[in-house]
Amino acid sequence: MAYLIFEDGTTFEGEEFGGWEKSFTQVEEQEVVFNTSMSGYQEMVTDLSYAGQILVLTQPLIGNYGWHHEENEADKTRLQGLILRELSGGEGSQHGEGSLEDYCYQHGVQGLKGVDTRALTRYLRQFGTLPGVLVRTKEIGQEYWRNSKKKIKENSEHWVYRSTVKESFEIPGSGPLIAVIDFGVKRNIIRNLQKRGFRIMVFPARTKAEEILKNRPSGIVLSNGPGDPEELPEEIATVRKLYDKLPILGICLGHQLLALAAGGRTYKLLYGHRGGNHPVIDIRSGKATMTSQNHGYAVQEDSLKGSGFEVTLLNLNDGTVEGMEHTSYPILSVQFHPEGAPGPEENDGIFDRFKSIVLDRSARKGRG
Ligand SMILES: NC(=O)CC[C@H](N)C(=O)O
Repeated sequence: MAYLIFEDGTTFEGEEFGGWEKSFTQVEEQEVVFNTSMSGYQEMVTDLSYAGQILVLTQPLIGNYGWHHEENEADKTRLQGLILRELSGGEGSQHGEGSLEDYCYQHGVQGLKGVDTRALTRYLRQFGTLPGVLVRTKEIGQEYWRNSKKKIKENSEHWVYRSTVKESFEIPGSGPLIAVIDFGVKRNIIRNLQKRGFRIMVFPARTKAEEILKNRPSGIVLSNGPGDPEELPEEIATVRKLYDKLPILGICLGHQLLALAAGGRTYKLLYGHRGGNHPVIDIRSGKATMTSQNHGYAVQEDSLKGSGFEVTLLNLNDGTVEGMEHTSYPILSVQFHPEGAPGPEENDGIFDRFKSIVLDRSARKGRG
């Protein structure tokens, strides 16, 4: 038996799988969040936006189609724990190259299976995203919370810096150059840019605006990434410097950083949006689409007054901001994931819009 224990003593039990070695030397509290997608466990486990979190999957059977390396959203994971109802060995796929269990074991993700994930999700919906600890005995968990002074958060580096690439790199393409600032970028964002012919340079977080501009990109993509956007002052300052220079596309954390750079604010949602069926409406056309989402923070709508940004998309479940456009500069941003992975891809047209903005501008510059 192993346990997930919250500060109020609420305990969920299950059986351990994956990488538990670290539990011998350290117990760390991590945010517990849930995702309601019915498939796509591999994309979720390797999505670096989950860095520093324990992920609960509400779909009761997980692992059934195995592991296919090609589908990883990053070449690493920073997920700390994975909680599910029933773990399958992956026998549903003849072509699997491995299993979810093996991946978690090799990458130190603490798994807990056989858990009453319905009760756990109801608990999180009621009390919100809360920190929890994964432990081998109830005593260790109770002891942790008795002594916890929440030191970990103060001492450790933001998860963005533990997720981003170490050095910049280039992906060839025949089209204009796009600079991607990697806060934990998902591969499917890169694939979507590649599909549209762009040449791509990926820069680590903390790269200075001047350094990025030196490479003369024609547009900038601010990626998704983990953690609280307000705790990234360096990145907010960089975005502010890039702001009026080039076309920009912000996705999820990138969208939040754009709002903060323009003087807006973000706030923490009670339990976040994580799943594959979040309805979003385009205010101008009245058209609603289904989106893939994974975020715990959102942009405060009224904080955008006077920022130059206009809200263009809203969440139909709770009315939160899902997209903005700048009224003077060619900047687009979305809170959801137009690249899906996992989830619907019916919103990938935003990459086409970004491409036409970039091409248009390059053509005008060429003429001028
Ligand atoms: N997927 C993302 O980029 C997430 C953004 C941010 N870390 C949030 O939770 O809101």
